[in-house]
Amino acid sequence: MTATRVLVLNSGSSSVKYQLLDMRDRSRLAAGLVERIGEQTSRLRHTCLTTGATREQTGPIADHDAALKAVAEELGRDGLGLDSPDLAAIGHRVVHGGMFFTEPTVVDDQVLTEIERLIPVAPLHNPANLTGLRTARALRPDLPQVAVFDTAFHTTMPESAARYAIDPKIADRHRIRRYGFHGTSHAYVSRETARLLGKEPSEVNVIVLHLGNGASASAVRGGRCVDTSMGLTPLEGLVMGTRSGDLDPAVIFHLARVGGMSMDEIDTLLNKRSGLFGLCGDNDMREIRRRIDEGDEEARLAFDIYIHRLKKYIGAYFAVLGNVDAVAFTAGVGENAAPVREAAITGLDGLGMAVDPELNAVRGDGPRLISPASARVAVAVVPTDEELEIATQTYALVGKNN
Ligand SMILES: Nc1ncnc2c1ncn2[C@@H]1O[C@H](COP(=O)(O)OP(=O)(O)O)[C@@H](O)[C@H]1O
Ligand SMILES: CC(=O)OP(=O)(O)O
Ligand SMILES: [Mg+2]
Repeated sequence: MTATRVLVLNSGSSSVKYQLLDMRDRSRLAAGLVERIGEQTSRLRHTCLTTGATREQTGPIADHDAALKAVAEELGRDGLGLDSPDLAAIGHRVVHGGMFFTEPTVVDDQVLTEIERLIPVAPLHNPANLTGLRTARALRPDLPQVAVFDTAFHTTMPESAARYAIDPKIADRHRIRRYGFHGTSHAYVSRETARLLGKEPSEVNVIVLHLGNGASASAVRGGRCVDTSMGLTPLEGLVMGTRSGDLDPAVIFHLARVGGMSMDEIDTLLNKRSGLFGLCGDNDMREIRRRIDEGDEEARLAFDIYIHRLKKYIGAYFAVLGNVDAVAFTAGVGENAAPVREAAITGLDGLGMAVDPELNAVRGDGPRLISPASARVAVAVVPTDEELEIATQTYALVGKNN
């Protein structure tokens, strides 16, 4: 292949993260972020890594279409525009691939239709992913657009973990099952954790804790996912920035029947106004820690609920795996919030897990161990890189097809 560059687009509900990589040495040429799409205060931050130039623009960016066009313009200003003959493909994060997509897929009209059909089970994410795909296709119709699905890594889950305990006929009719998300991150981090231990992925059992704004845990046996905390949608499981995670489904009936709320209102409550934000009014762990340091009881309780849930999943996945070689913390909270890591592991000596406070306090960019040498289970911080993983999968697929 003569063209060796891949542009990766990671479109979230109100943001787009992007990276342009040269796959000959997997180096980053440009990277950036568009935030608060749809608001008056949108912001685009762009860095050209070949020149070190950084630019920022603020002001309304109405939707993901406008966001992507602004990104294309910024890349063009550095001579890295979408018209470049060096561009081999564009790789897109697509959150929900249902049962249909188990591998990275070159996007055509049929693939777009299928991603669209999955909107009801990923209402915050799939519409943004679709806009990204459509806009990128319009800008470069000749270029392969590759969708890399969050759900793909979890398709190895056994039926015992993937099924809910409801009538299978009803479940199958409505395609209700546990799909799991953040799979690109769980795959990458579980592999990097094996590497940190000097082992092959097939030789280790890892619990991956992806703690970002959305958060999920997974149990990975020998490189294959056997359970994960998110389900039909990214609402199940851990306490998140704005999502409740697990609750008794009867809470929903109660809110509707007794609370008089509509289904849409309950959906918004649980997805956008719950989790840390719902508990204490802040969803950023830095702010929550600051408030705790000032003696704020509401922030303290929110933190404790977050940690309690996390601990339960660590214990559950220990039981699912039978034995565990490593627990890996990743994503914004997992990589940066030492107090979260310490609180989640404290008291788990019975499972062979401990955190060394000094190692835990060290800040760094790369994968690192934070458990004492004597611990039976390695506890590690393993930075995720969804963009690199998407670029790698995209380039491999395009190379195979050429
Ligand atoms: N230095 C830090 N200390 C504690 N928490 C942090 C720090 N930096 C980021 N975070 C947390 O990480 C979150 C964002 O994580 P990220 O993985 O980027 O999320 P997403 O991809 O879902 O937007 C923030 O909301 C914040 O809670
Ligand atoms: C699936 C999901 O929750 O994604 P994010 O963390 O990017 O919101
Ligand atoms: Mg994320």
